Amino acid sequence: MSAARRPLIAGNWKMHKTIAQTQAFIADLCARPLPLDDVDAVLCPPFTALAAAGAALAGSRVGLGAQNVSWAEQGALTGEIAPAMLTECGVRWVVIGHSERRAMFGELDERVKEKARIALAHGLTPIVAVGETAEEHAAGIALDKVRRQVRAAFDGFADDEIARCVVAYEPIWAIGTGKADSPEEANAVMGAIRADVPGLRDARILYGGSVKPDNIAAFVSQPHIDGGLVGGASLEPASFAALLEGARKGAAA
Ligand SMILES: O=C(CO)COP(=O)(O)O
Repeated sequence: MSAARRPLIAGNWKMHKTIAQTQAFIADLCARPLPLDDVDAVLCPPFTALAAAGAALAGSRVGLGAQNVSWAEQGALTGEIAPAMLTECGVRWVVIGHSERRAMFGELDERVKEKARIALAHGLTPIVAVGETAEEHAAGIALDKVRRQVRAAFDGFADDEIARCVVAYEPIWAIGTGKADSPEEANAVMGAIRADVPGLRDARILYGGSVKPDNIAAFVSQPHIDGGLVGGASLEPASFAALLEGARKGAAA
């Protein structure tokens, strides 16, 4: 595995935690021994907590991510957040195209692509989320769906731009259900995506969907799984620290 594919654990907090709760989490987490020589860690709090999180994480090796970004630099876009507003808070990563945004906020492939493009232009690392529904999974078309989403997200990108991105494969039926995909099946989909898009050869591909401290090592020990995009299990410092340790062990296995 290349150095570019160091294991990465990104905690997607979704609509959880106030500023005070975010500060308490970071103080607790950063007081723990963390395997940050071997694993990259990123926290993605809600927008309202990003500035405080950026201040609390200054000088730490734990990275800061956002859960969304606008496709535009600025303008009459009520409720949106521009990339420069994120970088000003110390944000270096951004989740783009999460299935919750696609399903509940009408986010289309074309927008996902525009967001990835503007994120890169601002030095943000896009974490582009893709994944199939339960129906698509049952119909045996998971790979078709995910391949289409990945191709659309990076349409027109040069290979070296794609290489600066992260893909998160999150089967929708596994999100928040406690029913994770099997590491072998997830690895097969992720390996197929990697083979399909040359720019992803040395990029990180994460698995997401009911990742927990007790299953992360099994995922990361697979050849095409470079870490996890984690919701529920990223919300407690002890659990997040255990995810990092599990990822370290899985990569070493
Ligand atoms: O959607 C997810 C991360 O983006 C996964 O959520 P859970 O880890 O809670 O299943």
